[in-house]
Amino acid sequence: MRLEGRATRSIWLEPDGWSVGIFDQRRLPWALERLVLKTPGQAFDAIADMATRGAPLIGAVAAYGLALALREDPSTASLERSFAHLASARPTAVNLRWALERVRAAVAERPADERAALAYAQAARLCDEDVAANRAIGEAGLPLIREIAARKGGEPVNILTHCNAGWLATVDWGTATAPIYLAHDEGLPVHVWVDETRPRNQGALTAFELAGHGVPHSVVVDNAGGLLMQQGRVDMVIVGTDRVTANGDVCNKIGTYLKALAAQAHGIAFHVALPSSSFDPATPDGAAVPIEQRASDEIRFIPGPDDHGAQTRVGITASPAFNPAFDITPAGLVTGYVTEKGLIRGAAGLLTLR
Ligand SMILES: CSC[C@@H](O)[C@@H](O)C(=O)COP(=O)(O)O
Repeated sequence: MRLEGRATRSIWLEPDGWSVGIFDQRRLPWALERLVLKTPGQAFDAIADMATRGAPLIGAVAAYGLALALREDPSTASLERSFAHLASARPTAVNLRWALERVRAAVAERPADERAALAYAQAARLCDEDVAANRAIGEAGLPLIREIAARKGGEPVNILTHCNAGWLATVDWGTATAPIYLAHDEGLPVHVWVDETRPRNQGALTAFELAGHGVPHSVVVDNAGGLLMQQGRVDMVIVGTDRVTANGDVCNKIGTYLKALAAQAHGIAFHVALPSSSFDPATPDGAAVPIEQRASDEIRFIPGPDDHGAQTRVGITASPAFNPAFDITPAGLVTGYVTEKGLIRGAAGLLTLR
C-alpha cells in the first residue's frame, strides 16, 4: 500500500541484498521506524517482542529468518536448530510453522552451498504469494460490501473490525482490510469501526493504515461493538485470523469471540478473511489451538510517547493481570470465510484451501 507517497510492503530486502527490513510496529502510529534484521536471532526477537506481528507477516519474517540462518551456517544442524527456534517465537499463528516448513522443504535435500540462495528465493516467493492471495481475498470480499452499499443507497457501509488484519499484518493489502480498500477505491462509501484492541492496541495500526489510504474510520473502545450493533450502526463484521481449524473454528485476537456473539444476536454478518496459509486442517478444532499467554505488564501498563515525544509508559492497574492473547470463535458463528479461492460458506468448503 502507499506510505509516504510510495508503494510499500511490510517486509523487504535491504540494498545489500541479504539483510531484511521491517517496520517496528511497536512504535507505530507515533513513529515510522525501520528495523534491519541481520541474524536469525534478530528475526526471532522481532517476532517474539511483536516488533513485527500479524499471522502472515510473522510467517514471512520467519522464512527470511531461516534464510539468514543458512547464510551464516548452511549445515543441516543449523537448519534444524534455527527452524525449531524460530517456530517457538510465538505459538498461535499457524502461518509461522507453515512458512518455515516451506523453506525447509525447499532446501533440505539440496547441497549446503545452495541452501541460503534457495531459502531467500523461497521466502521471496512466499511473500509474493501472500500479496496475490490478499488481493484475491479483496476481490472475494468486495461483493459483500457492494451488496450492502446497494441496499443502503448511498449511505456509508459501516464495517467493524478487530485487531489489525491489514497490510501491516501481512506482506501487503491485508486480509480483512483488502475488501475494504477495494471498495473504497471503486468509490463505495465505507466507514470502518476500528476496535481499539487492548492490550496491544492493534486498532491504532488499523487506523494508521486506513488514514493513509483515505478510508473514513473511527476508533472505538473494545466494549463499544455491542451498542453499535444494537443501534443498527454496524452492517458487517470482518476480521482476520491466526488459525482456522479443520472444523472451521477461528482463532483470532482476544475479543473477537465477543464480537461474533454480538453479531449473531443482532443478525449481522460476521466474516473471517484468511489466506490458505492460515488454515490448519491438522488441528481438529479450536480447543486444540495453543493460546498464547502474554506478560501481565501488557495489561498493567500502556506504552506511548509523552508530551515531548519521548517513549514512556503509564500504569493502568497495580493488580495482578491475566493476558490471553487470542480467543476462539466457534464455526457456528461465522457467516463466511473470505479466501483467495473465493467466499466459502460452511467449514466443509475450507478443505479446498489445502
Ligand atoms: C492478517 S493478520 C490476522 C491475525 O494475525 C490478526 O488478526 C491478529 O490477531 C494479530 O495478532 P498479533 O498478536 O498482533 O500478532
